Amino acid sequence: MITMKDIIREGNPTLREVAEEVVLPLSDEDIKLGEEMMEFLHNSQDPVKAEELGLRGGVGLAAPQLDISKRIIAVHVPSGDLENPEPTLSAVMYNPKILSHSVQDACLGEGEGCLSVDREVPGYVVRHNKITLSYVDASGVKQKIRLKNYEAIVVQHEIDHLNGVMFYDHINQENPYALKDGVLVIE
Ligand SMILES: OCN(O)CCCc1ccccc1
Ligand code: NI
Repeated sequence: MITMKDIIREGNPTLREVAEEVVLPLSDEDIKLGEEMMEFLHNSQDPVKAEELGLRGGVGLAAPQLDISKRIIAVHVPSGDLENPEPTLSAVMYNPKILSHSVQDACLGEGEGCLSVDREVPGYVVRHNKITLSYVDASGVKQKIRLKNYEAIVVQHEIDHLNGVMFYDHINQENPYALKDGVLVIE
C-alpha cells in the first residue's frame, strides 16, 4: 500500500525527468501500480484512513512521484456534494496526452500544492481551462475525453509531473498573482 514515505520530494532528480511511455498491452505490474495509486487517493480522501496512515489529501498522483519514471497518472476528484458522492472524475490514465486545448486559460484562486513539495508556494498557476485528452485506461482501451475547470487543472498538474514540470514553474516570479486579461480564476 502506498503511503507518504513512498512519495519522493522536490530535489529528487526523478521529478525533473521526462517519463517513459508505458508499453502496451499493459503489464500486470503497470495495472497493479495504477490500482495502488488509485487506492492511495481514496485513502488520502478518507478522514479515518488518512489520519491512521498519516496521508496528505490528494486528488491526483503521478508515477514519477513514486520514483517510477513511467507515464501513468491517477486522478480522483470528489464531487464535494454529500448528496451526490459520485466523483466528477476518477481514472487511472496510461500515456495521457493533451490533444488540444482552449484559448481560454484558468487558474485556481487558492493556487496549487503538491504531495512532493513540503512547503507553501503562493501564486496563480495558469493553465488551459479546457483540454481534449487521450489516454489508455486500466482495461487497455483508448479513451478520448474533454475536461474543463477544476478537473482539467488537476489532469494538467499530473501530466506536468510526467514531463518533469512542477506547479511553481508556472508561477510569475516577479508577481505571483499577476494575471493576463481573460484568465478565469476558479474558486
Ligand atoms: O501530483 C499530485 N499532487 O501533488 C497532489 C496535488 C494535486 C493538485 C493540487 C492542486 C491542483 C491540482 C492538482
Ligand atoms: Ni503534484
